[in-house]
Amino acid sequence: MKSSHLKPEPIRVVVTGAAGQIAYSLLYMVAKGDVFGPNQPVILHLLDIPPMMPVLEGVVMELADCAIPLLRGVVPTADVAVAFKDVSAAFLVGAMPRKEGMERKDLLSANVKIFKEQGSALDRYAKKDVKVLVVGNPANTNALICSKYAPSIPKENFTAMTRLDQNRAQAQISSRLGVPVGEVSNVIIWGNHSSTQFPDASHALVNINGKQIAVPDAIKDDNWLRSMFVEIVQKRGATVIAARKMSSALSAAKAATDHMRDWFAGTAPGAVVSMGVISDGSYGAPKDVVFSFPVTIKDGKWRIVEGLVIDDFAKEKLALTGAELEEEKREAVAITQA
Ligand SMILES: NC(=O)c1ccc[n+]([C@@H]2O[C@H](COP(=O)([O-])OP(=O)(O)OC[C@H]3O[C@@H](n4cnc5c(N)ncnc54)[C@H](O)[C@@H]3O)[C@@H](O)[C@H]2O)c1
Ligand SMILES: O=C(O)C[C@H](O)C(=O)O
Repeated sequence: MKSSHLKPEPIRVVVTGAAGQIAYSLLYMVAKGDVFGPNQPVILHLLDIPPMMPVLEGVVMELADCAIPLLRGVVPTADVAVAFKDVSAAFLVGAMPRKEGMERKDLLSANVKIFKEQGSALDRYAKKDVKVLVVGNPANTNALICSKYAPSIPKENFTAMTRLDQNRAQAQISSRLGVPVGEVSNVIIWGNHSSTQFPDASHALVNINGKQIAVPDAIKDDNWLRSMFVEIVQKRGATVIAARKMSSALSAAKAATDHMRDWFAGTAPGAVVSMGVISDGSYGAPKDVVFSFPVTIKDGKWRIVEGLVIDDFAKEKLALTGAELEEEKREAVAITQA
């Protein structure tokens, strides 16, 4: 018997902005099993806007030419009713990227309406347990708006991507310590995927010669951890744009697969990852904004890690990024109600 006969039924996964840059890497990663595992076949729903349909056709051709056994179907479309029909996972990537000199929140007026429309479409057409990852910027506030327009889907199912920031932070620490990046874990990203985010290494761990050590003890330079490190991660997106003249795409796609894989498969014992999730006010964050917290995941459900000690420096940073999210929320609500 062929092994494909033993595999479960395919699940439907939508990627929006499917003719764009991030999707160009992401689609391959999802199709070959990086997210749902080597035994889970997928049917990819590809949503983009009508003028991009000829480009999308080219992407469909290339996916076919990859000859990926797990990929059981591709549905290219400009119709949200088709795109969101019966999907179990949604990567909401489609949105305008920022250009040099812009902040991500400058994209609110252009992008938030997309997430209002797609929230309503998810509400009507997706599975009620669909897991939604918003990548399009400003990701946290777009995720909040998307969830507000999908009242029949639990708000815990709407998340925003700060995994790229987490991966960037881990890469910086690995390079500073001269250890492989896989040895660094549990760096936390607090707050907004913006230049007010707080990358926090105070609870992070590094494996050196078989021993788990607290990152601050290994780095032995709190000043670097509180200044340069924070700034490098906060500004990394802008630094990539300045170099590439386009925003990060390969690393964004990789982070999106990390986020969704952990959400479906769970985190390993002791491992903590960061996700933008609906805030319950933990750690003094404002409630009812999508705020990045440290979480653990089991059985498809995330839980905010409780009881971490937050010093005055961190409290100040959390307050700043929380205030920005409240301001973005006010602006987004005004735009969607206009
Ligand atoms: N959260 C993160 O860490 C992170 C990282 C990188 C990029 N981003 C953001 O992701 C978004 C996409 O980036 P990109 O580089 O792929 O951009 P891109 O311009 O290459 O692609 C975006 C695609 O979205 C499509 N699109 C626009 N409106 C749409 C709609 N209503 N429905 C479906 N598709 C639509 C466009 O036609 C285009 O094909 C940007 O907002 C960018 O800022 C977020
Ligand atoms: O910085 C950007 O605008 C793109 C993305 O959000 C990133 O962090 O690279």
